[in-house]
Amino acid sequence: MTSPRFLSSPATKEPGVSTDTSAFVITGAQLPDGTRTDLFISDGVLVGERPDNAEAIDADGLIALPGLVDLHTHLREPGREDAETVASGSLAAARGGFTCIHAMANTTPVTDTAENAEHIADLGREAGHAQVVPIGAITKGLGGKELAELGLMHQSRAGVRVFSDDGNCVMDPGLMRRAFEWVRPFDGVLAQHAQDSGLAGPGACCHEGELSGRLGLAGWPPVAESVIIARDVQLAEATGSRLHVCHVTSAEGVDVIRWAKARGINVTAEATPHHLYLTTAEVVGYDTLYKVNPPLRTDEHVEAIRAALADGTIDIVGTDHAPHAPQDKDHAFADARPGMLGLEQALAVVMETMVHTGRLDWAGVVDRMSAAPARIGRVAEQGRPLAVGEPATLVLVDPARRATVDRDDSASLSRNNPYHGRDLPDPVELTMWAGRITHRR
Ligand SMILES: NC(=O)N[C@@H](CC(=O)O)C(=O)O
Ligand SMILES: [Zn+2]
Ligand SMILES: [Zn+2]
Repeated sequence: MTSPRFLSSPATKEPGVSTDTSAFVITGAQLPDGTRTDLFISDGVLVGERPDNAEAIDADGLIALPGLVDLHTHLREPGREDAETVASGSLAAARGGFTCIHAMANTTPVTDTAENAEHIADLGREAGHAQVVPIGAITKGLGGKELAELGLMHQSRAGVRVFSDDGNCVMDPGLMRRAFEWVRPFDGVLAQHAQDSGLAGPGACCHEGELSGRLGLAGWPPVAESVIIARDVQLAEATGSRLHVCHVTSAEGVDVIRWAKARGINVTAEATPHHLYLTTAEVVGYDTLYKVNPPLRTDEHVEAIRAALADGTIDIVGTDHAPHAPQDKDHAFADARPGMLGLEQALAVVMETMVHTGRLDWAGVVDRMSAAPARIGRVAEQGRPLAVGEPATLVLVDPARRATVDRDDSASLSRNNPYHGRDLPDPVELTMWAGRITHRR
């Protein structure tokens, strides 16, 4: 299957001829439930009848999914625009099939005020590649000492609902409890980076186990993750508030979440593409590309994460797209910045690890990568089914195409792509956000 064929593209029309680029007919697309259909689009919405002057898009052999939604993206603007800007990161998102990303708060300055949150949202709107939803910090400056302006960020034009100190774990349980109480009235959610630094030695930078001993690196034990999850689900229960657990990596963490859900606690959880696909085996060469927080784990943990994503204990895939400039990665393993790119290969990795292994069908992919993340972030116009009256926010996917990943074939300003040189699916043909094409191959 090659790229979709554009039977009449506005760019090829004669100058002066007015073209209605807000109307499209996507023919022969397969929906997530396996049925084949034509999709009619007019003024940003899926409509029931073929619109006039429509651009035709041949989707024979392609699958149409609702636009993907990422609840966990690091853009580096403001502060480190050399590594990523709102525009470059949101274009990388569109190339990955995403129509909405949530921008983490660990920028410089931190997104801990209404003004800063509005600024991120405005930059996203100006760039126009995807909906950029700012995440607000839980504590001022991510300092872990004093609550940020949670209510004001929510009341701002940015309408912040997701709060996170990601990069840092909120260690103070009293502060976490008060944050839960603050966000409950407006249905906010706290997204925790669950990693108890008290359980890791200084400079911890990989999985604690046989490997950390052999490499002479300080490690993070899985229990550093699960104790924070256990604490936070109980705080969520006690306050009647909502918890989201970022980047779960351990079988122990999954067990606690399973227990909490069985008890009816309002908790959701996330797995990253890299924790579904990569293991500690990558770390043996001390390549800092594979340094990430929380660390890559062993096969047994990877299996537990895949199983939990399949059975719904883990609700969503969040990319944790973490761009870094070379000068922040070119160090000894212990000193390099943690984090790796994720937006452009997220769907490919989920296909490889979850679809091709028979663990998720396409409806499952839609749930984990679109519907559920939109629901957790309460983003009303995203994650919607492809039905008449719904927004024309979608991605056309070629399920068969594969390619060798090239880190230079990217919209990101950073090159810390852990999939570089690997053979993976190459699915994204076209991304459309509210009736506008934001990416086409
Ligand atoms: N994942 C990472 O290793 N790094 C993230 C922070 C984070 O997600 O904890 C970053 O901002 O670079
Ligand atoms: Zn984190
Ligand atoms: Zn992160």
